[in-house]
Amino acid sequence: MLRKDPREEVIEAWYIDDDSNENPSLPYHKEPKEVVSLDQLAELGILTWKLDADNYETDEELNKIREARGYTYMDCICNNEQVPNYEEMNKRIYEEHLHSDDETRYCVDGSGYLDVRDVEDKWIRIWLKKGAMIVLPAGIYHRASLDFNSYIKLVRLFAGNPVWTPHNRPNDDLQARKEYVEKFLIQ
Ligand SMILES: CSCCC(=O)C(=O)O
Ligand SMILES: [Fe+2]
Repeated sequence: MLRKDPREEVIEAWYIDDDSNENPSLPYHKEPKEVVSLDQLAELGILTWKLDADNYETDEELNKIREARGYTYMDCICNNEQVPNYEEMNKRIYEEHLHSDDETRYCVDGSGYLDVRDVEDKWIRIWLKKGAMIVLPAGIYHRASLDFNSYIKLVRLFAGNPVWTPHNRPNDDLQARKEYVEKFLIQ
């Protein structure tokens, strides 16, 4: 039997049922389920790892990735009901947007959703659990939400001085968007 890819223990992805999306914390599987593989995510330019979240501050594997990708900046943020502006912030991150740079997040505790658009502009829900690290390429439309657990602790990584600016959809004239479309969406 083929060994399961360890990343699949902490990252699952599926097509969501667009019509029933009132509560962003629900999984909204299609009926029947439509699973999306890590290879399909890679085709959209999305990179994934499973890392040792209990030791992220000293983890050699993470250090190697940071070095290879030039991630000089790293911080850690929490999202749960205790954070100030909880409602407002969660509303904002669920608005469809893109960035001019890669968005790299590493879930070191809790869990949550990142939704991305596929080549046909359909939503894929990516469920990140403890140990999941992900890179969304610059220019991909996406949004984020907490799951039923209402708690996530994320490490953010960035090459150089961080720019977190979200450009809400539509923003198709942005250079990063044009480059993304050319590289990953035009077959
Ligand atoms: C998984 S948290 C990412 C939320 C987001 O898209 C952002 O902060 O830009
Ligand atoms: Fe984002």
